[in-house]
Amino acid sequence: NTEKQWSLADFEIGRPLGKGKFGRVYLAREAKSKYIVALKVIFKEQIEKYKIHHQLRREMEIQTSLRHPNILRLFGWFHDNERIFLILEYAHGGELYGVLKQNGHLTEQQAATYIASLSQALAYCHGKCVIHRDIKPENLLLDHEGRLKIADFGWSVQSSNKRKTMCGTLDYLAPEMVENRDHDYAVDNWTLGILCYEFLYGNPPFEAESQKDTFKRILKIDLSFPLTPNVSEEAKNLISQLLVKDPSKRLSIEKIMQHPWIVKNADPKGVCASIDI
Ligand SMILES: COc1ccc(/C=N/Nc2[nH]nc(C)c2C(=O)Nc2cccc(NC(C)=O)c2)cc1
Repeated sequence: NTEKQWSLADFEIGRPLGKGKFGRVYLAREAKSKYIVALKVIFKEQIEKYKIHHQLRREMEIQTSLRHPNILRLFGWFHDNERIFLILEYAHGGELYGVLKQNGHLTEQQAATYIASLSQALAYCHGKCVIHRDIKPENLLLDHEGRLKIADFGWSVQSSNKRKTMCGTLDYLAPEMVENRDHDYAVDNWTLGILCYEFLYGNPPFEAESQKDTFKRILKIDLSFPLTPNVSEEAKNLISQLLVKDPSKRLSIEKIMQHPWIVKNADPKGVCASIDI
């Protein structure tokens, strides 16, 4: 087995990047190569307590096998008596969620660029029979050039800026998920619609005071477009073709990439020069 056996001694630990339910993420540097990484520390007692062995193993196997410019790399992992350490790609820009909240909403160019990047990453995942990447703005990171990286392991790292719809938010769940029916690739297409709306308006479309009300709004496809900020008809057209109850009627990923709004607004290099990170 050519895999290098890593240990904590191989790394110099830097500042904490954020903390999560299962542990923290630290900036770290591999001692020999000086290569900068993010080290995610998960406490074994938390894994026992929340019974997430299989989820963790499955997510790590998936994440290790994925190689795509818009998916955060998992380079390797190691453990000691009480902790598991994940050696992750470092994305200098941090959570897209922070940028979204800072700016209120994104420009159509930024939103289209990120939807195009997400679509390419999802097309790659679907090609490898990986679905439902549980994509939420907290799980989307930006690298130093503003390139989007899907960073989810199935449990996101709750950043310091507490999100009011913290953990367990229904906002991103497709109807078939909310109704706990079996779901397929099309749930990811639904999520792209949710994210496109949130990028352009600043909040997800079916947000409500209670989870029950969000549940009802999702099942009713209770979608409305505010008058401000001003959003183009093409953008609304794309969102309306994704937030469709029948999974088989949602726009395919290929069709998303060919949609006029994406073709017109997305930066082909996937980086948003205009994003100040
Ligand atoms: C608080 O301000 C921050 C600004 C930028 C960062 C960059 N994080 N970059 C990462 N690269 N690979 C991984 C994994 C991470 C990561 O988990 N970042 C992270 C974790 C928890 C919270 C946050 N918060 C924010 C605001 O980005 C970022 C982290 C924190």
